Amino acid sequence: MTTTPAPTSGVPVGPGLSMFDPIFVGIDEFGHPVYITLAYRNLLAGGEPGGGKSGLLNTIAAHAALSVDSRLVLLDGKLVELGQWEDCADAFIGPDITAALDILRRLQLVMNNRYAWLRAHGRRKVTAADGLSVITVLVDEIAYYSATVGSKQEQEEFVALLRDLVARGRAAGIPVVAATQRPSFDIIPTSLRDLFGYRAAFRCTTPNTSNIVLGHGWAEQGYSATDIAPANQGAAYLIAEGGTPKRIKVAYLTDAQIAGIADYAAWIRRPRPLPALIPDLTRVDFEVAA
Ligand SMILES: Nc1ncnc2c1ncn2[C@@H]1O[C@H](COP(=O)(O)OP(=O)(O)OP(=O)(O)O)[C@@H](O)[C@H]1O
Repeated sequence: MTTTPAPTSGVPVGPGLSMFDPIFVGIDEFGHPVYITLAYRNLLAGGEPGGGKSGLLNTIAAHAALSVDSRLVLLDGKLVELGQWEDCADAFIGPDITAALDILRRLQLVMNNRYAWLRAHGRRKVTAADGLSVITVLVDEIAYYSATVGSKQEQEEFVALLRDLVARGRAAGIPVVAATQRPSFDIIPTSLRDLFGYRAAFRCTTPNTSNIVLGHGWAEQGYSATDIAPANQGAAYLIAEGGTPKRIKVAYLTDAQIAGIADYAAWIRRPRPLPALIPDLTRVDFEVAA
């Protein structure tokens, strides 16, 4: 996470964006822009209902949707939090545990194949130069699939698959961004929480729940999301691996803005005809002539 201008000569906008670029997520308490880089890190957002978690997920979804090297996989139990991005996504899973398990199993397979490919090339992680898409997985809300719908066995499989993706996905170009309004040890055990390189605590009701998101002991050191006023929606403490929590205000996209961006992103992602395998020599078009 950085709060200085992005470490490039200028973050490109529009179809030139990449998931390897810094993602603008909001401003810090001094008004400086805050960027995160998700290609090799996961992000967990937790806090009480209405705190602004979905706002953060939508800001990240917008960057991912506009990135030419990104694919989106969305799991949204409520359908409406991420629903506007459906046309930009490879998969959009609603309140259906069977479909959620199916997509996580497929992602696990893709991840395993990517690791086999990396090993064959003597490499440890995918890079922008590989030409592989970053598959950004957004989950709103974890507890819906891990504790509300489905049988106990299905919920346990969901947690196991999600944990595997969070643990191994980032080097394979499959980062996970997940939100929960139930930051408790049963939903976010420490062993899972610590796999998220970025953690954002929106308003929490107790120092303990704030610690469950940010990490043990931060509330006692003065970084507690209980300080955030209920009316200050979109405010959060954001911590990056090895850093100190920073107070931020997340950038907020209205529904109309999301609709506009999603429309444009769906258009730049529209299916295009495959180039003909055998060139049509009767056609003197630009490419052949060039
Ligand atoms: N960054 C922001 N700036 C201003 N207002 C915001 C911001 N984020 C959220 N809000 C306001 O707060 C409302 C609730 O936000 P949001 O849906 O993101 O919360 P949530 O934490 O995802 O809630 P839930 O857990 O119920 O899904 C929004 O409809 C919006 O009015």
